[in-house]
Amino acid sequence: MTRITSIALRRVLDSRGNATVEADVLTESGGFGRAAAPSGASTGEYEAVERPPSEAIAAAREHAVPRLEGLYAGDQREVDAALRAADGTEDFSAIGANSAVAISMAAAKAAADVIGAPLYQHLGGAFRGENFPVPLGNVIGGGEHAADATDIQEFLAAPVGAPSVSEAVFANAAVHAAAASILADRGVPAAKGDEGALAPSISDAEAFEVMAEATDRVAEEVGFSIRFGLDMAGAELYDADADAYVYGEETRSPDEQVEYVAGLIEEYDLAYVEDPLDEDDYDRFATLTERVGDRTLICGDDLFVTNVDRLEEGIDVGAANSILIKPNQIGTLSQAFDAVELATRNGYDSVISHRSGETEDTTIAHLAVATDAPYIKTGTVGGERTAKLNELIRIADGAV
Ligand SMILES: C=C(OP(=O)(O)O)C(=O)O
Ligand SMILES: [Mg+2]
Repeated sequence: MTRITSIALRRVLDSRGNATVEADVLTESGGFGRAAAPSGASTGEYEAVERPPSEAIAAAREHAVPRLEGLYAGDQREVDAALRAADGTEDFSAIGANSAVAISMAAAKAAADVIGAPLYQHLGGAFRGENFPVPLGNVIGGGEHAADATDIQEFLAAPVGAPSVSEAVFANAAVHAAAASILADRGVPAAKGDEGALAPSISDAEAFEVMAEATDRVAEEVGFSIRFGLDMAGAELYDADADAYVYGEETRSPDEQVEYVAGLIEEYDLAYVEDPLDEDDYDRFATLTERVGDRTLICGDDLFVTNVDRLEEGIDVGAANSILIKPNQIGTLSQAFDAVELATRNGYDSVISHRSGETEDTTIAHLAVATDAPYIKTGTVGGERTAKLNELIRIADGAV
């Protein structure tokens, strides 16, 4: 029933106006799945390789599609193994991780369609947990996502006390609105960055003040705890030649960076810090986690790149206590699931994540629910972000 009869690939627009790969998978009983690859701007050095979409499509049509037709979409591992075999490299540099992830996700949707189940149910099975992820919402940002804004890439609202996913989603939107109004009161104009976060030309120190005020204000209104966190995108701040983290005119040595981050966690009671250090600095990740890991999440994004080998290395030395999961960093849903499973077995929290370049695809909302992930990071406002947030609300409402 789920035997794949055809796969169509095309170029569609992403939220930055760039081309990306969309895949349609059709099965012999009429099951249909469609998915599109997201795309990063602050990409990790060890990510699977995204090829220019037209090249990725041509290569996948030649090497992957003939192998996949005739396989069962319901057997996700077989589909994903065929994608890897068709590619033949370790990093999807032949067919492109963008073609691979679009096909992998579209196959899962086609299989779910055949059995008439929502995607999260197909992926998670009958005995998946009943929890919903806490959405981490990008409220103020800069770095690689906006010019002339903060040095730290993302200041994220974390509505950890929200009684439901819907209340959490609305709380993040309220924090975004509160931050916009605080900036307006200060006379600071704020455009938006790639993920819909406010991108004012202010210092990181001022952004901390605005976030503290906005989260406190909204927490008081809604009556539950809202903390905040960061994606520092440390690899982007780190200058290897100078062996220093560069914040505009200011620099910090790697040891000073550890002190700085530990101090911020203490001062602002941060719930979450992603990539506080460079992607090769497992040792200082471990030092920081040892110091503050009992009260905050230290998350590896560029550090782990959703890769079980890199995660294994991190687990061995105690680097971080959570992992960002981006399916396109590794290329298939099966490998993303493997990373979540390894993380969970070792007490690491998974944070299922969007990319800065997104489409209206909602797969990651289903992936978060299917894996019982405690967190999802998928923006706050903007259609390609609310597509996932609204899908979470619908799943919680039993409307999907
Ligand atoms: C979502 C992120 O940005 P990008 O997609 O640009 O890597 C991130 O760094 O976590
Ligand atoms: Mg990141």
